[in-house]
Amino acid sequence: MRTRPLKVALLGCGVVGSEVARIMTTHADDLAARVGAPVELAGVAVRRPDKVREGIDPALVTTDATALVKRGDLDVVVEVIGGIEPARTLITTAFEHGASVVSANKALLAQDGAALYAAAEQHDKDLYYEAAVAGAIPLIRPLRESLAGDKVNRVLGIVNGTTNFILDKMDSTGAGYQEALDEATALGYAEADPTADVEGFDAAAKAAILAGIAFHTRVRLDDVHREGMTEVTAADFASAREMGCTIKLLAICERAADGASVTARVHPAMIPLSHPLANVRGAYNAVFVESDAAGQLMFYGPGAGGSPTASAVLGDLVAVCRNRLSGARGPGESAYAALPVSPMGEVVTRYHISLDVADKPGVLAQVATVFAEHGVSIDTVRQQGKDGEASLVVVTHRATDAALGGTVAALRKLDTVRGVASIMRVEGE
Ligand SMILES: NC(=O)c1ccc[n+]([C@@H]2O[C@H](COP(=O)([O-])OP(=O)(O)OC[C@H]3O[C@@H](n4cnc5c(N)ncnc54)[C@H](O)[C@@H]3O)[C@@H](O)[C@H]2O)c1
Ligand SMILES: N[C@@H](CCO)C(=O)O
Ligand code: NA
Repeated sequence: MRTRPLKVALLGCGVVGSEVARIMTTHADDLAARVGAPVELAGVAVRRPDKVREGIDPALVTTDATALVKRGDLDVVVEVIGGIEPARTLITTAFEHGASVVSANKALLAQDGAALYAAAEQHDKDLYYEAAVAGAIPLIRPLRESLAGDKVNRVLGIVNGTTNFILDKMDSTGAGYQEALDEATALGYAEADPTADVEGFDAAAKAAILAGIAFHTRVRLDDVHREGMTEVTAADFASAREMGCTIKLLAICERAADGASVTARVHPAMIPLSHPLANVRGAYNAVFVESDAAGQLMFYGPGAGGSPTASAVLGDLVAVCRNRLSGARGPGESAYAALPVSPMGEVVTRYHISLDVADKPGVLAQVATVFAEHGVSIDTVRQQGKDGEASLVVVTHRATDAALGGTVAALRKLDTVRGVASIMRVEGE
């Protein structure tokens, strides 16, 4: 084994960073044996230097992250600060000063992945980010490396633990959204400001990263259609149950049937109880991958939390350290396919629509005509009447989102349609 250690700087020592430091210290001998050289924590950039950090030598702690990444003797910089700046500048500065980078930063990778890859390439360095999507679950590397010889057609996943916890609670207890969110907050799953999770921003960033790798195409956050899950109601869950489904917030990345384009989206959807994703409970994540040669694969596990996320960071750290020693580099950006990312209107799926209508002769025919006029074929209709009003539940065959949107706009104009109670896509069939 080489005796000269590989030097690692840690940027950020919060939930994930503190666990990375702890595991680096407690597993130092195993890490050294696996890498082939000692892996030394050479500096830790923090915002609050006075905080007591168990197991970290105070002499390593600095508030000057820029000076740390400019040291010039670092092998690897681990970025677990999060957010766009200063993380982006610190990462590019690290490359410029000779270090490879391991990051957990999905927001940054989804927004500026191409520029970061270019900087890594320019300086002949590695950029690894397994922790950025679905925490501990090995997913980036299986897609980027293990499936590099296959053709991925679809990635369908639950990639946000907070929202899965909330939806699971609503499903299993009949609770409303707010009640379930309050419990998620009390248990520490949801952050004080849960916007990024419940509005789907976090999942959309992960969808952009997954689609980019799966389809060898640049997919940015702005390319991902995003709908949060704050409007999902207990009544939606009751409807889902009647169809033998549950509701999940899904990230869906698909290659079009003709292979000429791709789509990426995040929204709540009904999914059959028989689908493996329906049984992903609590704050767990799971991602279903469909490819030409392998068929169907599922990746399952803890998608968040300090220690699970640190597991993914440490796995990357070992890989990058091994590359440093052997003089190799891991895979860079693979965007050669450069497929266009189609807008949501071109997505094809099934829909579950609940309408409040007047309960009188001809209404069902009128509603059915609107679907027909927009080329949307109806699979099933269920009606329940009460005091001259009725609730009409229509489930469609596969249609484009644009056709469904046109149908709903026309339905809203009918005098006999009092309101559109909910529209939910049906996936995973
Ligand atoms: N927590 C998770 O479960 C989880 C899971 C997957 C990925 N991630 C990602 O990991 C990263 C870190 O997340 P976290 O949960 O540890 O966040 P956190 O807020 O607990 O930790 C971030 C730390 O960075 C520090 N920091 C901020 N600016 C700094 C600066 N300029 N210099 C030095 N330190 C600075 C903060 O003080 C804080 O302690 C994020 O990109 C996040 O998206 C987190
Ligand atoms: N807030 C995220 C953390 C992991 O990225 C979640 O709930 O899954
Ligand atoms: Na992961």
